[in-house]
Amino acid sequence: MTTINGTDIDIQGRPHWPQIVLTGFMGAGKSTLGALLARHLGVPFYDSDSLIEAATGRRIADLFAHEGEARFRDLEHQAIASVASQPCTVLALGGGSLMHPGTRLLLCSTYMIYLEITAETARARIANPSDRPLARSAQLDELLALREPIYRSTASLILEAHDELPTVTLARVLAELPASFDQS
Ligand SMILES: Nc1ncnc2c1ncn2[C@@H]1O[C@H](COP(=O)(O)OP(=O)(O)O)[C@@H](O)[C@H]1O
Ligand SMILES: O=C(O)C1=C[C@@H](OP(=O)(O)O)[C@@H](O)[C@H](O)C1
Ligand SMILES: [Mg+2]
Repeated sequence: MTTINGTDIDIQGRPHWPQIVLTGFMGAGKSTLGALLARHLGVPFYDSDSLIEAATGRRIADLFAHEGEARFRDLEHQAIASVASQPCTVLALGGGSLMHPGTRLLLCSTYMIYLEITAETARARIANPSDRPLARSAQLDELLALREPIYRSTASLILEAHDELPTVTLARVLAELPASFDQS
């Protein structure tokens, strides 16, 4: 038995799964689904925003406001580097993480799931943008258009994630996971 990030996992008793990484735009459900998926699979869960907040002791909005986006991206890269490619774990990225070429490189051997939503769904889900400084921008459509090719080209699996309930999306993710993730 091995303990990773507070979760006991029997690595010897199961296949050597690659890290599962959730990508996509703000509001796609990466953090919500990542936690549900990790719990379902019985493996540790990491969220890049939570890792940054734990490492700095500061909120994401505060870092954007006082340090700027470039510094935030450096911290994000470091946070992801600290857990990148750990087998038998689930990692939810921030919506802008993959715009950093070094971060893309760190994650190139993972199983990456792109949760695809429209800017309209993002707007509807981000009712309170105070925690997401970039969601305040009127240019959400342009930002999504800029990032979409990166999400698409790095993905191992692309799933539309417009369901009303995260549990419905979870069931669809589980149905699409390759047989190599089978726990039996
Ligand atoms: N089908 C769904 N899947 C995931 N999250 C959903 C879904 N429907 C609504 N949500 C909600 O959308 C919001 C954003 O989810 P979150 O997991 O924080 O997204 P992300 O981490 O991709 O920005 C949350 O309030 C979540 O409860
Ligand atoms: O898209 C982005 O650039 C960001 C997405 C956020 O994470 P979520 O995608 O989990 O909302 C968070 O990292 C930060 O506000 C910046
Ligand atoms: Mg998130």
